[in-house]
Amino acid sequence: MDYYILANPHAGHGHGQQVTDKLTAYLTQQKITYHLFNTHQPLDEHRLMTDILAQKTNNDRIIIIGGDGTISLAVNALPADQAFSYIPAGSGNDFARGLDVSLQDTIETFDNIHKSTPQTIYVLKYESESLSGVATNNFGIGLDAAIVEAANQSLAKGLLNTLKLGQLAYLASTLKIILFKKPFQVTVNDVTFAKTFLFTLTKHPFFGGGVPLAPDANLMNADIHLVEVDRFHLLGIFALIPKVLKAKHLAHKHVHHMVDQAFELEIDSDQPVQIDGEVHQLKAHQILRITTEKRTILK
Ligand SMILES: Nc1ncnc2c1ncn2[C@@H]1O[C@H](COP(=O)(O)OP(=O)(O)OP(=O)(O)O)[C@@H](O)[C@H]1O
Repeated sequence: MDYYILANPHAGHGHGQQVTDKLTAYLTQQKITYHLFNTHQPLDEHRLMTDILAQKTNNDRIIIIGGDGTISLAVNALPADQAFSYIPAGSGNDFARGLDVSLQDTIETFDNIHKSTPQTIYVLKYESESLSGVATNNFGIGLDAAIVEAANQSLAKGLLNTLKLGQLAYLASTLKIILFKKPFQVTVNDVTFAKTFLFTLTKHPFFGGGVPLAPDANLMNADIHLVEVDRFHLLGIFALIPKVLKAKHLAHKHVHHMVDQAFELEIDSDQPVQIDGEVHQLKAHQILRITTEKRTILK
């Protein structure tokens, strides 16, 4: 049994390289055969996964090393019947938190993978006229998508990143969106929310680097958790933030939490959506269906 490793050395500001070095040194020491496929540029994951699938036999295993973006791209390139393992090396690592794998100990994570048996997890599957795929983290419409979009587009970002102030650009755009983002209407499984501010679907609890948005969500079952927050007065929204951080927000009167195994929804205005941190656009009145897809993991 060989290991085929797809690694993003740039994940976590270079942590991907450190994790890969640590793992490959250990595999060499343990006399375990591996084949390393490093990404060399953004969106290399699909090409590398295709190469891996062409070379591996049924006895071989796949390990993905990287952050939330890497795991999302890699899983989208992997047919649903192929098992995979994951060693986190990103900054946010929400999927790893959801899977409950160690964020620190690469060797312990590998040892667990090496002796594990296949388990089924459920990831989000989304389909609309213009968007389709699976999401390993979350599918968000509105606030979170606008924040990611604004942070990516921020003219200041390049300069601020050079000055190592990227966090500041992110904070500034977040504040601007919280102050000015207009609400939208969404109808989901026959329920209408007239003034939606945040609308996120997830299969595991975490969002934005460990924020417990849907504390009871679990990758091991087919339940999808929807968390909707209304646009209400600004002081209330700011007061809600510490409640979200402490996972005490779901009882709030402007927060709605629905759990179902399938959602069908429609929005009344074009909105940015974020799918595992990548921004896309969802057109008004396009039907979006969210279900789950079974995947096999060794962890
Ligand atoms: N060699 C590379 N150089 C630059 N970007 C890369 C490279 N390989 C992959 N990428 C891109 O990096 C992004 C994924 O980064 P990833 O999300 O895994 O790390 P992160 O942002 O540090 O972690 P997290 O999302 O957990 O905070 C993807 O868009 C991917 O295509």
